[in-house]
Amino acid sequence: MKIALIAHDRLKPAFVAWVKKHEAVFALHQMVATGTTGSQIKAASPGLDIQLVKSGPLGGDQQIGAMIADGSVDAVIFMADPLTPMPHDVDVKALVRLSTLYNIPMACNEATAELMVSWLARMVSH
Ligand SMILES: O=C(CO)COP(=O)(O)O
Repeated sequence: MKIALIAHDRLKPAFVAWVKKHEAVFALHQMVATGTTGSQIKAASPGLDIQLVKSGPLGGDQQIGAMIADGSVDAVIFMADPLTPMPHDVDVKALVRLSTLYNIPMACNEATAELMVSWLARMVSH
């Protein structure tokens, strides 16, 4: 499975720690992440296989959206900040829209991400 990992700035520290907590599960899969999120996860969990795209505000959300459209991303974990205005809000909305359109699992908070990681633990990477 290829999982997209994205977090907005205010939520990054908790998300990086959360991924590290579940490192054994993520090690079974491939990941793609927006630039800053992915760099911070790699620094905390250097063993994980993470492809980096551009930073979200610079087109990274759109790059991941294109991967969803071409079928190369299987699930998305997106810790989107509900309390901070974003200059690239349209890109954030597009990512949610494409995940919905292509019917792939998308977790937007930790409660749902926990459910997703339980599912990922049962999957074998391909
Ligand atoms: O802005 C983002 C998603 O909308 C995340 O991008 P970064 O991981 O590059 O900060």
